[in-house]
Amino acid sequence: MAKTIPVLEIFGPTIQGEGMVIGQKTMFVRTAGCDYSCRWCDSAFTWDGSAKEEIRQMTAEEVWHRLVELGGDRFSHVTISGGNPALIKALDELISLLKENKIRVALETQGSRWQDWFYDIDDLTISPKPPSSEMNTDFAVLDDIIERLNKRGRVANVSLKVVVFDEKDFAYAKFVHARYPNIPFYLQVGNDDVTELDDLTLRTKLLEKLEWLIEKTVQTKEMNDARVLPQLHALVWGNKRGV
Ligand SMILES: C[S@@+](CC[C@H](N)C(=O)[O-])C[C@H]1O[C@@H](n2cnc3c(N)ncnc32)[C@H](O)[C@@H]1O
Ligand SMILES: Nc1nc2[nH]cc(C(=O)O)c2c(=O)[nH]1
Ligand code: SF4
Ligand SMILES: [Mg+2]
Repeated sequence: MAKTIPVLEIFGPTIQGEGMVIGQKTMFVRTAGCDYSCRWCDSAFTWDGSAKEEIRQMTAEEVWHRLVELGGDRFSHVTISGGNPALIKALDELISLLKENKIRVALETQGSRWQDWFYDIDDLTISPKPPSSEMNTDFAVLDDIIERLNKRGRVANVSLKVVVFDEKDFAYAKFVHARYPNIPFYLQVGNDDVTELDDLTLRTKLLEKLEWLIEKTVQTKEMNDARVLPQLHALVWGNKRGV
């Protein structure tokens, strides 16, 4: 029997709003379930039970079929996010199927679990969580993940992305960047208002925070090689789901 994946939503084509391939046209597959519960998670519906009726157990073939139904021939890139997709061993079949169809594959995870299929991801974003999330990073696990990827020469396919809300988060980001100096490093503006419905209010706040984060970065020598980015999708579409 084919393995199944708990899928919460499939959407696109849209653009990747964050990190190493920001702006890339992509489809999204969002899996259900997370081993974390970040205080400010903008996708809490994947793990807090509020969207549990929407979870579908899907085979890789079914996911592919839905992607083609939505995107036709207007995509060449798929981003897998969650929740934490690294909880799902069975994603190996979907990743293989996407590659057979000449689709580049990106994946977002927090770096709390390893999967052997990490080696097959074209754009792997690892986003360890700063103090404001109220989660604790297990650096033994993160060290192991980065070491395995380094040993296989996957540096060009990996990045670290730390969301920053405040000074303590910025200090954490410095620590992470210094610990893994050869991995491309991104700072991302934190969105404090994940329930704000007024796009103009949200945009203004996010741009003010972006200015603050840029100013911190330019003043900090340890961040000479860092890249600062907003969540582009939040600036364009606000807190809407499925964009
Ligand atoms: C929803 S998470 C899913 C993937 C994985 N669990 C993770 O956290 O990396 C996708 C990305 O959104 C970021 N994110 C979540 N909530 C956010 C918020 N309120 N503001 C800015 N980024 C946020 C996460 O840090 C992560 O980089
Ligand atoms: N456009 C867009 N870009 C994104 N980058 C990361 C996302 C995520 O929720 O993982 C995301 C998302 O939900 N939408
Ligand atoms: S690790 Fe990612 S999906 Fe899980 S709670 Fe944190 S931000 Fe949300
Ligand atoms: Mg998101």
